[in-house]
Amino acid sequence: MTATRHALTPWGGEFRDAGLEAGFRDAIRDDAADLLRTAMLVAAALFVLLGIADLALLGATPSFMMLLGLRLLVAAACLLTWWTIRRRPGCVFAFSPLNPVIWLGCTVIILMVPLRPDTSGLHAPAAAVTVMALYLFVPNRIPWMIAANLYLTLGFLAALALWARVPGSVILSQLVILGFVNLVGLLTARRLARLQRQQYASLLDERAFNRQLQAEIRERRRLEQRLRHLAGTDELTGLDNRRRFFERADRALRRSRRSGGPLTLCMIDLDHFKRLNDRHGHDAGDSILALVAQRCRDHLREIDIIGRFGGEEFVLALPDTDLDQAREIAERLRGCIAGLPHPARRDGERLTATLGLARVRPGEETLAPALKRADTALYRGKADGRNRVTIDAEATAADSEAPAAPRDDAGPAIPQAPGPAEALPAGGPLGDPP
Ligand SMILES: Nc1nc2c(ncn2[C@@H]2O[C@H](COP(=O)(O)OP(=O)(O)OP(=O)(O)O)[C@@H](O)[C@H]2O)c(=O)[nH]1
Repeated sequence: MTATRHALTPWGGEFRDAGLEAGFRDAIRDDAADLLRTAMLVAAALFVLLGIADLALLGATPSFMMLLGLRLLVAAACLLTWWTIRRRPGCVFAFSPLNPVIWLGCTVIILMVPLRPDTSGLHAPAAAVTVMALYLFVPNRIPWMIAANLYLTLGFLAALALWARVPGSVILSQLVILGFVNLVGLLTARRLARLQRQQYASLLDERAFNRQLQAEIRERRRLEQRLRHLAGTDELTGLDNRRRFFERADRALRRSRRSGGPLTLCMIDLDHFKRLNDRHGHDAGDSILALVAQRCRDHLREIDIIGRFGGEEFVLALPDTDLDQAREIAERLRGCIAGLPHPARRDGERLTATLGLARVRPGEETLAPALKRADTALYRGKADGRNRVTIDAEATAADSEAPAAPRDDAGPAIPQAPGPAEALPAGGPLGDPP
């Protein structure tokens, strides 16, 4: 928000910007209404109570009766205004009913001079107090206050001159005193009005600044999230990279140790990928890698973790999956990869993959041993002719020796690997070189 928009009028102390001024009035409306209602009650009470002084000074004369009637009229108008403000707090900034009531009250104060001519010494302080009270305690617009106070001051001095037969020098000194009171009241009211608005403008600035700050924080968080995502994502395939894979797979390992459920790892390596790259270009290789990643994702469950370890090698962590189930999944994936569109399918060339499986054994605290066994199984599969699923040889050997599932500290038995068959040769023609 600019300083120009916050500019104030020199005498009224209001915002030059109409929208800003309306916003300010809206913000202070309830406080102003409270203050004005109190002022109306005090004024009504004062006008009525001072009637007792009239009775003491005038006795039950026609002048007293007239003055009492006027006092009751002002008090009634004040109470009516109090009630109106209660019903419509917004009217505190409107011309009516506040200004007519103020003018009525000022008129009665002026009329006291002819109606109580013998107490002219009391009228000047009463007028001075009224001027000050109007400036300071009535939340009215300053231009209207100036008009009301000028009316009261000049009317009062004129009444003194016309009806109280006060010497000219006294009237002059009263003019100076009331003029000074007006000036002090006006400057104070103006200062208050300006301070209130400056405070409001600072509040708006602060809110705008906070909003901007919050938007920046949101944007930074979004960027941070994106960066974190990118830092853990393989750019080509959108799969987890090695770092993110280990973060998530380690969590799966901890869960498996707690629950005693099985966790199986699977390494996938595309066969003769170098040849595919050499024959069809790196870009074709890239799109095959992205496609393989997509198909793997499609075939796996939400809880399965899949990462790319670089090159044409993928790794899966399959929670709550024993070797039997993992072999079924791996077979499905192998078949799916073999069915992928290949750049040179016409020539009989096929894309195939070799997969190695190993389960995390009870008591193993890291993934490294199981990963190594899965890798060994994978390379055994490569050596045995590729395009096949191979299971960790140690697991299969252990199965044949010990049929009962071992238990770890955490609880239930880890399911055993399937029978002695280690490698599952793939059906159909292979893409291996002779
Ligand atoms: N298009 C593409 N190729 C890659 C990428 N990363 C690694 N490669 C290639 O993948 C090939 C891997 O070759 P090798 O490790 O020899 O394995 P292979 O040819 O698949 O042979 P086997 O694994 O024994 O069946 C290399 O030619 C790498 O250049 C990649 O992001 N995009």
